[in-house]
Amino acid sequence: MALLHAEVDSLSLIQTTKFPTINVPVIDLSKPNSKTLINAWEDFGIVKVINHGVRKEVMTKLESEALDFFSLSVTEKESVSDYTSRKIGPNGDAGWVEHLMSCTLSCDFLQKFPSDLRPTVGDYVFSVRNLAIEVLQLLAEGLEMEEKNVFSKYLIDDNNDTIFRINHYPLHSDVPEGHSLLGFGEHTDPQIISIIGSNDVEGFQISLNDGSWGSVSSDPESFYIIVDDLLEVITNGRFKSLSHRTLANGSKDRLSMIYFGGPPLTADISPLISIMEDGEESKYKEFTWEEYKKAAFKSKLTTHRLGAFEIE
Ligand SMILES: O=C(O)CCC(=O)C(=O)O
Ligand SMILES: [Fe+2]
Repeated sequence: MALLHAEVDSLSLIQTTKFPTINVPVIDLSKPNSKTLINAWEDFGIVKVINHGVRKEVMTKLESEALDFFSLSVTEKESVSDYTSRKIGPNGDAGWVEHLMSCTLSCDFLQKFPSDLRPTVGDYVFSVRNLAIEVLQLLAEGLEMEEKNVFSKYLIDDNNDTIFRINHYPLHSDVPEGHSLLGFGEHTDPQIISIIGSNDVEGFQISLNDGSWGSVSSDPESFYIIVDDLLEVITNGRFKSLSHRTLANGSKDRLSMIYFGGPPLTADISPLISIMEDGEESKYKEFTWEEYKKAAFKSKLTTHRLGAFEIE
């Protein structure tokens, strides 16, 4: 193994040769099939979406503007209030990643992004939110819910607490052959669903039922939509929140753009009665999103955060 730079030494190195590539099920939103969505989320906690209605120009523009931003000097980047490097959350988690992050509709989020990016981020988040609503409506249809917006109402609400983040996994010249750096460690996302777009650089991995890791191909034309903690609760565990992580391979920089769909802070979260079978008991205590969010942000990335809210 090559002599490592001290910086690489302090980050987790992962051997990259042994991961299988997962065939993530695809839904084509020009002919949506709710059964495919349900099966994908039941089996893998992830689905790939094509013909999603988000314009290619907006996706490519954001990708190129974001890469321009991340190529600025550290001083210039650090002058942006929502820019963070190497730190993930407030509890000491670190990774080979830098990011821009802001809440979206419930705050003046555009002001927190660098001014050059604001128009494109605005267009992107507007379209991706519509996509989130459409997919959650498809879920309601597939589960034969009476109310079309039973899941999407949280994101339709003007006070929704959604976050938008752009992650950049920079190049690193000292990563030994056959290895990657841990860019973003194992975790689940606390919200309802996350919609992940990326450039054509791989690195995103999902935890499989046997606890091993599988790689997800990068596809800059499509989105991956994953099950987050709240959707697990709302469906009483029918869908499990997806444990995932991202590796930075050091030779090509990955960029990902993620919409984390969250409900209003005051929303009461509990399993939907209409989804439970006769006699089925709730597996989770009731909580508000604000309570859960506070607990989630106090914990380490890898903590099984729903554990504290499960009924024994
Ligand atoms: O950047 C990625 O590939 C995924 C990162 C992630 O999981 C997150 O930001 O929550
Ligand atoms: Fe995540």
